[in-house]
Amino acid sequence: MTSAPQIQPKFLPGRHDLGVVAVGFSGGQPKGGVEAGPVAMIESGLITQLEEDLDFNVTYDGEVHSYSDLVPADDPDYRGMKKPKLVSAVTRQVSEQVYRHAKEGKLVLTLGGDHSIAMGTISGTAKAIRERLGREIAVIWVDAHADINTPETSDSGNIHGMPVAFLTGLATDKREDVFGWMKEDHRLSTKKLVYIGLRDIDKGEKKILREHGIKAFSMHDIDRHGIGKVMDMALGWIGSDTPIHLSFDVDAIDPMWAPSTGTPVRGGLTLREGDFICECVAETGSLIALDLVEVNPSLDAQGANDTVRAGCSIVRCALGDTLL
Ligand SMILES: NC(=[NH2+])NCCC[C@H](N)C(=O)O
Ligand SMILES: [Mn+2]
Ligand SMILES: [Mn+2]
Repeated sequence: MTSAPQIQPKFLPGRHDLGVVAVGFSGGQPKGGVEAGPVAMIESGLITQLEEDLDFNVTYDGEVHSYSDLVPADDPDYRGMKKPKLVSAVTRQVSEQVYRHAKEGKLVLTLGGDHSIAMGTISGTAKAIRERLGREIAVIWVDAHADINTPETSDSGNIHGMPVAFLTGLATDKREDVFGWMKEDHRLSTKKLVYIGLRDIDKGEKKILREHGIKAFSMHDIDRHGIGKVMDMALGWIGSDTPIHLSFDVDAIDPMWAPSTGTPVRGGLTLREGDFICECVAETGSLIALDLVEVNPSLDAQGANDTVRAGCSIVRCALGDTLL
């Protein structure tokens, strides 16, 4: 008996090929411990479940990458960004890792790590899908935060609050060692970006969202319409013929179920709403990549187990586990 999903993937020739990248990286924010997120999820049996229960043919190098060889000798703040050279070098490498899997037609699962790593994952799939299918990807960003600060609008200087700005080209830099490696073919259109779960957006971010007409469903929208209607609207905006990269920050889930994360915000998604979002994306058959980030087992030690479980559940749901 198997519970393998009966989803017909639209953009993946290797129907059940899954590339896994484990990114043990915390340099996009100041709190230690988020580099241990991937180990915690893998040790709880996630990869085995994907192979045995969901019948995926998993390609995983068996390593949680720490990228310690990429630590620069000096890394002063630049345009207010903290650890700019380190985050740039790590995300560049993640981009290449993800690109290789996606170029071969695999679905790519990346376990983080803080959300700065999405600069690597999304740039990698955007480039690979352009080359492989001549198509632009859409991104569904599930998060309490918009992570669209530019270096200039950010109050914290933490790069995990900026990945979307660089990915959409709203922030750029000429310095090759500070995200200058990101080129046009790595980028994402602001028209193909949809947020779900927002509830803690900085002033400068609100302005960016408004000025660029970026589609966003906040917790308020979810309360008003219900998660079912919101998912219809979100997927309707993207359209049924577009490859989807789902980037899921575990802090989108309410701290009641996922407290062990660096920037928890109350009033979030229920565990079921989080899983439901993923199930709806799985049903489309358009999923080409998934990130699960910001699980930090060392914060709120009591809730670490719940947070890891929530993360694993999100991954399984996005890969079709709970669909009949
Ligand atoms: N990936 C995250 N958890 N991001 C939190 C970002 C918080 C805040 N907006 C900042 O720019 O610092
Ligand atoms: Mn967040
Ligand atoms: Mn985030």
